[in-house]
Amino acid sequence: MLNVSNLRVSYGAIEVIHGIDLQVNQGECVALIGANGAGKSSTLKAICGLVPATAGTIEFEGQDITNQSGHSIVKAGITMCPEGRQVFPQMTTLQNLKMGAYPRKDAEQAADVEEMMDMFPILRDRAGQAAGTLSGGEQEMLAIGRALMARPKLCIFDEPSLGLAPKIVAEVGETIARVKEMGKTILLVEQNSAMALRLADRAYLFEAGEIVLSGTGAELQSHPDVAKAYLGH
Ligand SMILES: Nc1ncnc2c1ncn2[C@@H]1O[C@H](COP(=O)(O)OP(=O)(O)OP(=O)(O)O)[C@@H](O)[C@H]1O
Repeated sequence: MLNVSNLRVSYGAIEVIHGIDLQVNQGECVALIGANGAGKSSTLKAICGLVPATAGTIEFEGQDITNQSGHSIVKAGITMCPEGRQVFPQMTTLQNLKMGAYPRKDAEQAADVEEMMDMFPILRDRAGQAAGTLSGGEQEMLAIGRALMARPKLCIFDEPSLGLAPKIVAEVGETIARVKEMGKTILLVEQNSAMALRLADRAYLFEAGEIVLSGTGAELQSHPDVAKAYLGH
């Protein structure tokens, strides 16, 4: 479904992604793991058209989307759920959800809002409440629900567990598992490698702008380098 080939990304004169290859197949949950600054976010941004690729190609469903506008990449079916949640704090939960469907028709929107509220009942309880007053975990669910309102083919989650208490991290993990059960294809970036590898069918390990290891979630979980450096055992 997504095919990234020999991707390079630079900020000014400094190259931070040095020619990586990765694939995401339909229905898979694929995780990108690695330390701070290893290049995971830059890779996501290049896929979403938020930073230019200086070399290489990004194909989505056979179509070349390299360096296309963010708008046309969303239209192609890729939606990013950004790091730090970034809900609109003054708007209500319901208004935030509807923003995700923009610019689709009202009838469809209403049905999709219902679906999201069935999936995340807490959002129904908080429907009229300003999103900024929701807890961190609730805001993450809202951000995920809002991303799904665009009916994406590929959902990209950037650090969904960042800054959340351990109990809430577990809830976010369950939420992502549910999104996967919906049949969505997922690309997940996480510093919480343990959670990411439990959820992922396959994963890629980034180090200093390169992919140094790839395999199934289970393979990476039991790989000695990963266990020692990223899982703390
Ligand atoms: N806007 C920017 N301008 C210059 N350098 C940047 C910019 N954004 C990221 N970098 C650099 O690019 C490299 C890769 O960063 P990136 O954010 O992609 O890593 P990451 O693995 O996602 O880490 P994190 O988990 O901290 O987001 C780092 O050396 C970082 O300092």
